[in-house]
Amino acid sequence: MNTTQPISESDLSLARETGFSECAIALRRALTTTPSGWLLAVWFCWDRVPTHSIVLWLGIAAAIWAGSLAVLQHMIGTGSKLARHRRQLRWIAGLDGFAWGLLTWFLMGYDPVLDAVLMALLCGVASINAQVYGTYVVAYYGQIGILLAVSVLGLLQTGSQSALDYVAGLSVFTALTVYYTRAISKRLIEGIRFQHANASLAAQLRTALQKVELDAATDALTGQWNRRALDDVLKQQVQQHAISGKTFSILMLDIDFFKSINDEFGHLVGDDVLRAFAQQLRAFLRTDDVCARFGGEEFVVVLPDTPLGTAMEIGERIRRGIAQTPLLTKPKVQATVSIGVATMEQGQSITELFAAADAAVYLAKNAGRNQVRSHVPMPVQIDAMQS
Ligand SMILES: Nc1nc2c(ncn2[C@@H]2O[C@H](COP(=O)(O)OP(=O)(O)OP(=O)(O)O)[C@@H](O)[C@H]2O)c(=O)[nH]1
Repeated sequence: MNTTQPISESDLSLARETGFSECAIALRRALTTTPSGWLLAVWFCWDRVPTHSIVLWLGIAAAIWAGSLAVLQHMIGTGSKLARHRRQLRWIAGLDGFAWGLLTWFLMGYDPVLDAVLMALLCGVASINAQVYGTYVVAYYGQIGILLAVSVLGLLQTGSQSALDYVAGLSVFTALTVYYTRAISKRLIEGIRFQHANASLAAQLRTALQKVELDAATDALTGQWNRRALDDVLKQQVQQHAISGKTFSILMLDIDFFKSINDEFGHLVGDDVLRAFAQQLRAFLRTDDVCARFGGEEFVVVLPDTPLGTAMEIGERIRRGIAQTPLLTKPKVQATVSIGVATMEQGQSITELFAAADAAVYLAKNAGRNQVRSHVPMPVQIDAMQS
């Protein structure tokens, strides 16, 4: 891991927040195993320490434990506010350290062997908690400080010969655990920070990839799908047609006399006309219909689940709408469109479908333009529908 890279303040605070949440969850897990530590202490002390001392210590420890667990449960339950709960967590850590520190007051000074065993138990608690508080080390410093202070006072009040040795041993041990926990915690926070940085980088890459994919499928001038996207849509439609038997139709639309628009108003206005045409066209379509610029002043519309008759009606609606509304008002540009309609037949290829639509456009142009024609003769002539 490259530790020379500077950690930005926002990344660092996000990592610390995550570290705090992880610590709260680890602490809850640790607290649920705490009673097994008490059992160990009670087992060692039984018959060696007066019962009332054991009961008193257990009572204090259990009360602190139950309160801590309840507060922690509440904190984790309201997870989104975890960052606001730092002070509570420090209190829990401190009180836990206090309860374990009290062990020296109530259970030590009765038997040298027992004292050594209990001392080892306290060192065990300090080292287990070094892991629990790894991602929120400030609370650990507080806990160890209180545990040490209470234990030292407890040991001194026992008046036992070995008390000073125990004080020295516990002090050295807790100082070492604090020292190493600090370094480990720094690494853990750094690791979390890298996780966040990687996740945000991955999200940025996903967004960039989606944009590239969209750009690759979109016609830059009109914002409609381009020919490549159209090919994909048609392949899907052909697959669905083969599976479900549902037919689909395409409209091929060719703006009439577009060259003269370019000649009269210039290419830039010609571009505006293409954009306006695409917009008007989209307004006639359903959300499932796919509109693509086929090239130049030609567009293709894919009408899923649409038989020829319905496709002819939709084509006619578009033709009439375009003829009635100017595409541009300044300068005023009015245009018409010739539309060829083709429907997917069983066993037909996409190339054959396009050829049929193209042939239908040719028929419409030959019939004087501003017409809708199909690749097969319709039982009801579309001319009769035209107003
Ligand atoms: N402004 C502009 N013009 C384009 C674009 N793509 C193609 N054209 C022009 O569209 C015109 C198409 O002309 P033609 O194929 O002769 O067809 P038309 O004038 O529409 O005549 P008919 O289709 O027979 O009614 C050409 O002048 C092309 O230069 C474009 O992206 N922008």
